[in-house]
Amino acid sequence: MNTPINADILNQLYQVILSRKDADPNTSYSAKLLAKGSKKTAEKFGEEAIECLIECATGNQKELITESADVLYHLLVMWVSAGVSPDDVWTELHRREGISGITEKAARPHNSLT
Ligand SMILES: N=c1c2ncn([C@@H]3O[C@H](COP(=O)(O)OP(=O)(O)OP(=O)(O)O)[C@@H](O)[C@H]3O)c2ncn1[C@@H]1O[C@H](COP(=O)(O)O)[C@@H](O)[C@H]1O
Repeated sequence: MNTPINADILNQLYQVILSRKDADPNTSYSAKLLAKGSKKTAEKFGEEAIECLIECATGNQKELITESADVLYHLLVMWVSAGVSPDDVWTELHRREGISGITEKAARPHNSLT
């Protein structure tokens, strides 16, 4: 039977990366990155995001998919490094459910001054 593909893969991958915190950097890429600290993991995430946007801007859909997977992996590494859990982010997304970005932006305090 095929394993169903769903967003739970992000929670599972986060747990794998978390388990690599004290792993050997010679055998785990996640351990190698985590050992360099949160500034490096953030930098790596930024690099991958730029590669992703280039593929989108140049219309390379196949590469956009592989670069998107890289971005998500490096986002999770950055969360582990910074002590953020997926549940923290899922909770924030749930809090926003049903609130249009246009409505939210219009309600920001600085908008009432202009
Ligand atoms: N999803 C990924 C994943 N996506 C990308 N990558 C790695 O991310 C790296 C990105 O390549 P780059 O050329 O940008 O980086 P680099 O070679 O380090 O270059 P520099 O930083 O030196 O510039 C490559 O080594 C990829 O293999 C990943 N490495 C691991 N995973 C997952 O994480 C799990 C645990 O991996 P380990 O921690 O290595 O055991 C794996 O089983 C996978 O499920």
